[in-house]
Amino acid sequence: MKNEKQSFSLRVAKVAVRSLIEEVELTPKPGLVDRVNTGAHRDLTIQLMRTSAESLADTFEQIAFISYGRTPSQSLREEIAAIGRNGEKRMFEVTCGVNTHKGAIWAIGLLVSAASIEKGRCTIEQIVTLAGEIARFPDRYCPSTSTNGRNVTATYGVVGARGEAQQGFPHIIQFSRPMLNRSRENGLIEEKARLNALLSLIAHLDDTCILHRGGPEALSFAKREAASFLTNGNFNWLETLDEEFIRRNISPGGSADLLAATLFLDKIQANKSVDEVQEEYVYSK
Ligand SMILES: CC(C)(COP(=O)(O)OP(=O)(O)OC[C@H]1O[C@@H](n2cnc3c(N)ncnc32)[C@H](O[C@H]2O[C@H](COP(=O)(O)OP(=O)(O)OP(=O)(O)O)[C@@H](O)[C@H]2O)[C@@H]1O)[C@@H](O)C(=O)NCCC(=O)NCCS
Ligand SMILES: Nc1ncnc2[nH]cnc12
Repeated sequence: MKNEKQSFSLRVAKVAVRSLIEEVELTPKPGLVDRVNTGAHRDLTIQLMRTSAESLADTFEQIAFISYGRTPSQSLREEIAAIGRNGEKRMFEVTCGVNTHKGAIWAIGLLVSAASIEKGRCTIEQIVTLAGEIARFPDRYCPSTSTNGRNVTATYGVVGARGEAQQGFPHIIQFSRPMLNRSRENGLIEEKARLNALLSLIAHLDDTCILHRGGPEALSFAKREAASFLTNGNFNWLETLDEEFIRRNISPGGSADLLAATLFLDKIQANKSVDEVQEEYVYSK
């Protein structure tokens, strides 16, 4: 018989993995891997993304378990960083070295920890605030190797994945979550509500994945096109946008991660059981 802490950790980890899988299944996403194509990626497939997501269940479960009922502290930060880095290692093993979910392990890992600190009895606002608090403790064991994100944040002065978390996920609170809720209230089907949420992120986020591939010009183009989609609301146009992003080698990977994080928070807030989460939404084939 599992105790409350074990059951909660298992449930949260399943919700996290489910959110990653629902993000990749969402179609059509400009420049990203989805059910129709691999976007602006030559080394990714949808199957690889699913396998990567499933390989992270243990990582999220361990983060939830170790965080349960604790308070944010330097030692908690370091414990979950060690688990997160092992998760990254596992991800690179199952993907043979391809970066599928590094940004998502970071963002959702912190949100899992925050939700577990509160034993799931809290609002989304409390979760992102706590996650920001954890992320602001210095990561003393972080290797100083160069990363695409580090190079880009140094070159262009953007805050990247680290800053987004440390500030308490402002793009989720200001854009994707309100857009998801508003779209649902306006009667859009779930798939379209999620596409709107994704495009609201692309329209505003300084995505280091886009910047490192195409610089500020690519980032401005992506933001402008996403904003115009949100104004015209023509979902058929997303396929054209996908072709254009692929042609320009634009991949909004950071926005994809934050969409998965938005879906995670949405499910946690609704306090769904694992079975409900698994059955609630199946994408149309
Ligand atoms: C803090 C870390 C995330 C490390 O950050 P850093 O910036 O140093 O590292 P990156 O390796 O660049 O990874 C950051 C990834 O975050 C996503 N992202 C980008 N912009 C934002 C943003 N503004 N807000 C939120 N998230 C953002 C993005 O992930 C997606 O893109 C990935 C593909 O990226 P890349 O490898 O660059 O892809 P390609 O262009 O295809 O590469 P090339 O082949 O051309 O080289 C994909 O994975 C998406 O997920 C960024 O990539 C964090 O990792 C860290 O410090 N972890 C330590 C452990 C820890 O403390 N954990 C605690 C909680 S578990
Ligand atoms: N669907 C997706 N396609 C490409 N990169 C991603 N990173 C996270 N989700 C992604």
